[in-house]
Amino acid sequence: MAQRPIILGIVGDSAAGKTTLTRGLAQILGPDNVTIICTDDYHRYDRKQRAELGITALHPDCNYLDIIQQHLALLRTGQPILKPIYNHKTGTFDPPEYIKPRNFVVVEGLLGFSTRGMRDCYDVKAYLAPPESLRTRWKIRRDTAKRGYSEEQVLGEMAKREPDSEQFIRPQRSTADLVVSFYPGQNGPDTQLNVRLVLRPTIPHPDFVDVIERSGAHTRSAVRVELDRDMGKPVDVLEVDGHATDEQVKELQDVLCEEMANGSQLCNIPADLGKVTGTTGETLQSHPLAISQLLITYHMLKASRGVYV
Ligand SMILES: Nc1ncnc2c1ncn2[C@@H]1O[C@H](COP(=O)(O)OP(=O)(O)OP(=O)(O)O)[C@@H](O)[C@H]1O
Ligand SMILES: O=C(CO)[C@H](O)[C@H](O)COP(=O)(O)O
Repeated sequence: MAQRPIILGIVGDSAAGKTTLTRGLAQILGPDNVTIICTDDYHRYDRKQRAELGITALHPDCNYLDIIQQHLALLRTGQPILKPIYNHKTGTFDPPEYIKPRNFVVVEGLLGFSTRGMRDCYDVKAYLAPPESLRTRWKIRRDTAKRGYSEEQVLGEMAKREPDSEQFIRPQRSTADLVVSFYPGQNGPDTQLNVRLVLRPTIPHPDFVDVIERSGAHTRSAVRVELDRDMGKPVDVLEVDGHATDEQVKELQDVLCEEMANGSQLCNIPADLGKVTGTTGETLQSHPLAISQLLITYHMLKASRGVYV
């Protein structure tokens, strides 16, 4: 195990799926080994003040980015922080909390990759990029169920935020090691999403040669590795369709398990990994989500073995 905490950054727009992804990582690594920090806690203004000032939560001026950067640097060296708390139920701030980092720290939020100083603190950087239509459905569902908004309010707020999303959130995609995009298949339901995982050469990815060989015979295999371009740069892409079989998922898991020389958390994954809540509150199992969680955990474990330092 590394001498300092391993830090994963997960960035993406509101309701892009950061918390959902993080939940599974903690399941694999063991909740007692993981500290989760959401950078919404570093908003400079509460909900009422933002409305009065006409500023959105996505604007850098609406967040203490300098304090996030300071805290990241402290966490990276294993030191504690006194973290503010933004309460999404009330739209105001609660008293701060004392946090001592565990072996793995996940920092998720809107603007986590926006300065060089912040980016330098992460061992692994993931960006979540679902299509906007899907993110809108997710945001409406989540914000009406949990944050006290009506559907009209959510749509109005998203329209107001669009210029800031374009200017401040989406450009961060270019700095991520992995870009994770869940998307519905053609006419497919939201309950069976596919995932497209862009693997940038900024960190060493697992060797998917077996997967490539298998998918070579069937161009529409439910699990595929392809060469493509992202933001103009060449990348590898791992695609996992929502209808991938248990066996195909197991083959991918075996690749990750073997690369970690067995005996790792990746060889004994929790049976209910990849859990999501469906439209009517039912629990669904998503293979594409489980694979994304396994792959990101693989990178955290690799980093903890000092492979990248
Ligand atoms: N991979 C997924 N598959 C199915 N549904 C998902 C997935 N990821 C997210 N969702 C849905 O989208 C909603 C919002 O996701 P989540 O809370 O994870 O987003 P977030 O990026 O953490 O949001 P915020 O930054 O606004 O707190 C969830 O409540 C869930 O219903
Ligand atoms: O973009 C968001 C990330 O979660 C939130 O909308 C932002 O944090 C403000 O929260 P709220 O809408 O609960 O006041």
